[in-house]
Amino acid sequence: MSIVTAEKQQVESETNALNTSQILTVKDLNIYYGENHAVQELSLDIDKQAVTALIGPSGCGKSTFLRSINRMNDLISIARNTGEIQYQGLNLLSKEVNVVALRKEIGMVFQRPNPFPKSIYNNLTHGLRFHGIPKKEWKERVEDSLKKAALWDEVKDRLHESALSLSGGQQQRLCIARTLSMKPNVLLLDEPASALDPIATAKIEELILDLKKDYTIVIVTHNMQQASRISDKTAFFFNGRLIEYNQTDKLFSNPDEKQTEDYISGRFG
Ligand SMILES: Nc1ncnc2c1ncn2[C@@H]1O[C@H](COP(=O)(O)OP(=O)(O)OP(=O)(O)O)[C@@H](O)[C@H]1O
Repeated sequence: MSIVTAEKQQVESETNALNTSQILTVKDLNIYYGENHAVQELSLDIDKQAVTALIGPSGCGKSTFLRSINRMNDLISIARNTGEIQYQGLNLLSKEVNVVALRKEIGMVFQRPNPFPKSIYNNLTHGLRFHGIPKKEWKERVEDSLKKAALWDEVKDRLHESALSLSGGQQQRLCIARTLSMKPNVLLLDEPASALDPIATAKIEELILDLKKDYTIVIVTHNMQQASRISDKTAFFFNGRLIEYNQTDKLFSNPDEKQTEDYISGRFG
């Protein structure tokens, strides 16, 4: 199932042929909740097979932007948007997008681990069944995604036990595996380690660094040390606006904007 309509296939293949280093191009994006203008005139490019961190104080629009990339804001009745998010020659915000197929290709992992109250194995096969993946592929997909999520060794002998018997960190890696089982291109992570202890957090960070070999990762984090440890580029948001978007090393050591400097040095937020 393609995320684009047949007429768009030609554009898609032409764009792929360009093979640019950017996978997503955001142009003049505005997102509103009723009267609240939560994301304002946002334009930025997201690099392929890299980690992009979104930082900024609470309520600045990070999660709203992240959720717009795979159309999770569609679920919020008062949310509306203008502008474009270009991906493979298609504006992801357009009506032509098959949202179910889009979420398979651009998967999301949330702040709190949210495994289904089912076995570890069935957590992974749930989506495979839903998307009509042939049953003969399931075993391999389950094993492969658990290995990619660095969880296989810990669960291979207990695949039929409840996912709820796993620790919080293991549950979050299972949720990452569940997303990977759909063979996505992009992973959207909304503060994936904020509910975890330092050891589980370190494992998630290690995993993110490993996954960027194969996937594009966009992560919202409140933790500036985490952003500086794992991301290639960082976008700093304030009051719904993108203040600075830079290489992570540069943004944290020698930011271009005074507001960025004030935020990273703890003067506000
Ligand atoms: N479901 C929603 N309905 C209405 N308004 C919302 C909704 N979600 C977010 N908002 C509003 O949009 C603005 C941006 O919120 P958002 O959650 O995107 O910020 P954030 O930077 O991710 O914050 P945090 O770091 O606290 O998660 C805020 O004013 C918030 O109140």
